[in-house]
Amino acid sequence: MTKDLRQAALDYHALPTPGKLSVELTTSAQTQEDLSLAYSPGVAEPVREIAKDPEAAYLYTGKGNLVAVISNGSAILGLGNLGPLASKPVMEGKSLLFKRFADINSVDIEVEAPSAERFIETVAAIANTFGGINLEDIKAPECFHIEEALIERCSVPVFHDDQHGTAIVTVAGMLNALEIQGKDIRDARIVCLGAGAAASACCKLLLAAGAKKEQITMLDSRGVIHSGRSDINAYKGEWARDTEMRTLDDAIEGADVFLGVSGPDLLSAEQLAHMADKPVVFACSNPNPEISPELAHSVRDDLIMATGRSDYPNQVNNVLCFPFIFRGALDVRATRINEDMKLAAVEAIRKIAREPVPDSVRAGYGGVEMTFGAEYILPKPTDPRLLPEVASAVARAAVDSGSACLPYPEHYPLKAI
Ligand SMILES: NC(=O)C1=CN([C@@H]2O[C@H](COP(=O)(O)OP(=O)(O)OC[C@H]3O[C@@H](n4cnc5c(N)ncnc54)[C@H](OP(=O)(O)O)[C@@H]3O)[C@@H](O)[C@H]2O)C=CC1
Ligand SMILES: CC(=O)C(=O)O
Ligand SMILES: [Mg+2]
Repeated sequence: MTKDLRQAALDYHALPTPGKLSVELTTSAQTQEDLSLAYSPGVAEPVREIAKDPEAAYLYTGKGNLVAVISNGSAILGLGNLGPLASKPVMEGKSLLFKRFADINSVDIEVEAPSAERFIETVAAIANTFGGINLEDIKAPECFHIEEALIERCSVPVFHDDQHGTAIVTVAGMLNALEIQGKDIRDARIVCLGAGAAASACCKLLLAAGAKKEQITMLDSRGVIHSGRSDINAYKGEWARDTEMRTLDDAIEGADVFLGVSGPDLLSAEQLAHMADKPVVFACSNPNPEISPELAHSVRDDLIMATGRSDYPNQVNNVLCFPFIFRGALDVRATRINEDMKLAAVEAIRKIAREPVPDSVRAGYGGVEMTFGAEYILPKPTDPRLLPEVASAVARAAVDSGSACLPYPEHYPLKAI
């Protein structure tokens, strides 16, 4: 990061007031009468209603439009396990994105928990305060057990964004990128560098989209995950291949796709040069990708290159998903975010990239031309169509798959914000 960008980022977070969020009132609190309704004695009435029927919380409190972003800080972006407090700027950032893109109120919660069980207990104990729980930046393998346990224990949707938000956007972008390159996902040889939260979910959803398991080679920090390894857990074991390949050098030879969800600068120019014709490179590690776009483009002129960052073309980042999938889920009061809802989000996001881009989006990105192609495989997060189209698709899938407690909303499609 340049010195200028570093200082600008620190100033952005410090000024005009520290942090990125504040709380606002939604009702009048000026007069004696207001106070007697907002607080004692009036507040007792909704209390009694909710005690009789917990569903009344959706009528008398902000629960239905409130999502908690919760982390233990164990895998903050690609920066590693820096602890809960250090994760706060990222979690505030996710809350900012919920509000900005989907008008969902959101608070960040950073949990000091000495074990996965303590983390689960803490989140389960507070979950009912919220309409949904977005788990963030929790490392593998604990993240899998934590999410599974919380989905079982909570009556509101629990979604580990680094798994499923990332997978949804990755698959949407991958289907578009492969199509532009004239390749079929069913034939694509895929190398996934990283074997954690994002990697596992991305590869599972790639399979659901048509990829072949025997064509996916996954690597962790010790190399290729193969059937001869005795040092891997059951989650990694799902991806073990019977193969002689051991290193990224071996795996990358002739590969059509490189998916990086690992760490910075792990794919070299030489390795990229050994990929198949017309490769697709998603170097998604944040803030620094597995290979920089500058280096990648200096080696190959036939590739589609994407990163997780906002400052290059083709941002593959879960911001394109989590605000909108939660909007749809909250509006039909889905109890879970299921596979149908995820696949509906993939299709909705993917489709928007093929349509003409509104001028308002181009204006926010320096007026550059954006047409479906190698430099534009996914919509920008500021695209006003994401909210109505993704939320509608997700809400419809929730209703049709039986995950919704409410019917498809009469006020849909939503207006862009
Ligand atoms: N663009 C986006 O939307 C998103 C990007 N990401 C990025 O993906 C990365 C991983 O995040 P997440 O899955 O949540 O984290 P996890 O901690 O769950 O997983 C990290 C994985 O990266 C592997 N890894 C680390 N160093 C290397 C290396 N030198 N070679 C190969 N593999 C390595 C680890 O290997 P081992 O198992 O051996 O420790 C582990 O499997 C981060 O950089 C993050 O920023 C994540 C979510 C969304
Ligand atoms: C984008 C994101 O969630 C991550 O890099 O962890
Ligand atoms: Mg994350």
